[in-house]
Amino acid sequence: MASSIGSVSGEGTQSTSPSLTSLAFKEVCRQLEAFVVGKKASASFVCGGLIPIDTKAVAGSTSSQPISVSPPVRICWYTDGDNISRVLTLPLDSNADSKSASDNLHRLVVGCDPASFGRGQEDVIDPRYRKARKLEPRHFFTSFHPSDFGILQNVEQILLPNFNTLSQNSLPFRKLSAELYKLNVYSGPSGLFRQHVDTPRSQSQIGSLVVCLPSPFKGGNLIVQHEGKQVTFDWSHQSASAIQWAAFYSDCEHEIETVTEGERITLTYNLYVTEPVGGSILPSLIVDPKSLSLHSFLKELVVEPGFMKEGGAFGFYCSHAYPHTSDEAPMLLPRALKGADLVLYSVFKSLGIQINVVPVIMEDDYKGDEDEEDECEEDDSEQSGKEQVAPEKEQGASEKDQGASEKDQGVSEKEQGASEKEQSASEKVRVGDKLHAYVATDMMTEEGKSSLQALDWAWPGKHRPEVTWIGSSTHQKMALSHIAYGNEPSQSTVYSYAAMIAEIPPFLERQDLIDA
Ligand SMILES: O=C(O)CCC(=O)C(=O)O
Ligand SMILES: [Fe+2]
Repeated sequence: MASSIGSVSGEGTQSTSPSLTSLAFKEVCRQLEAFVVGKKASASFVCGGLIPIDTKAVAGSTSSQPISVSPPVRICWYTDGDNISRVLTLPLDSNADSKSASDNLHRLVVGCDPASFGRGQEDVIDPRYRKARKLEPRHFFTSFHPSDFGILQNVEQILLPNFNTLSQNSLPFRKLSAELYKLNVYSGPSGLFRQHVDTPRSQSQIGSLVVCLPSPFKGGNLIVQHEGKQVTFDWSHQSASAIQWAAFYSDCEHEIETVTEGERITLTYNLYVTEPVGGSILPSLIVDPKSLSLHSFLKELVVEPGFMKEGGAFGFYCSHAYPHTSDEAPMLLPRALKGADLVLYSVFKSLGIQINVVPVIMEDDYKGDEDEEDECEEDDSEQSGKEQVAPEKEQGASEKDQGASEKDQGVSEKEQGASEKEQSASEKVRVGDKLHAYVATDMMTEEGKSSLQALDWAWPGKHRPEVTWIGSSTHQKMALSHIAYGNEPSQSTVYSYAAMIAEIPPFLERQDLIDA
């Protein structure tokens, strides 16, 4: 984790003209940080809901409106072995021959394959970590679709709100699309999935949706976490009679506690951020950034002549993880910003203040320090080229579902514990000029020179002492690999954080913003 209120150099640019005193400027930074922390605490990272089953309802509603109850859900599947397709209706029909209905459920369970998960670059089956079964979408189809029940609209409102006003379009309208990923069965008495993060299937994946089908079970709580906050979904009580769902951002850790009885049957979907086709589709929820207290706070600052009189900049580390060093990063960000990051970005935009998402590198991590280099070498010794996945430092968090060895991930992430990387206010931050793909270079740094030399050569960025850094950072991605010269030349890797830099114009140039 990097510094809080890293430096107060923003005020330094004002030293020749009336300016906020050093103390007042520190207080401004403290308050701004409190806003950011508050936003992180209140921003949503997960949402969920319930759709009761009406056993008399029939599939195929003619209404264009989302429907609020669901008919029983049909699953039609076949297994490679016998090539026979079968149909199961959930909840099991209490009027039908209960033996044949439960036989059918049993057939579905045994027709599924053991579910794997990604560990490092491998896809593994380890029942101590994940005890579940799965069906691939090519082996089944279902009468259930999340858009029939307005689930995607609900998720959009919470996880992908549009912070636009009619006059200021801070981001193009964004929509969610859902792609069916798997059917999973977690069976009592021991089905579970320990804490993990889903590996995004593509760079535009923003989250996951889990839909729990009506089938009775006990236990099996889904627990979702982000930055110390956690939300628990206990679906057991209504498991027999309702469809229950949860959606969360892809970088949220989550787990399924042990299913002690019954069958917990879920459909999982990957959620992608897209721009709606056709400009006339209005989003269902538009948040006006001007209604947020951070907006008033910043507006009061920019009208203050003594505040950054000659101009300056604030830097904020993103609180969510993004594929910010992937090929698609420039196209994806800021469009795929999540939660508190999205709020911050939109508020600055609505004030007419330029704000950009950029990569940043903490130089102190790499400064000519041979031990540091050795550590990197060790990390990366097995890696070559762009498809590498950095070994994770934290076992629990590193376990990835959906095949963490995904070849499309391209770049890897190294999470840092908060206390692990507390950094001083004087630390040097190298700010990238723009988002760009991970750089793999075979340039050799000279003996005794650190990764900083490779950065000078191959990573477009510079020092920006005028930036006042607010908050702390958590998510790193591989930014650059190079060959470090030594007795044995070896590969070293530099990691970057995603950050947002808000450029505050000089007082005389902010009149337009003030009048707006
Ligand atoms: O079934 C659930 O509640 C979550 C499933 C899950 O985490 C996964 O499939 O990756
Ligand atoms: Fe998962």
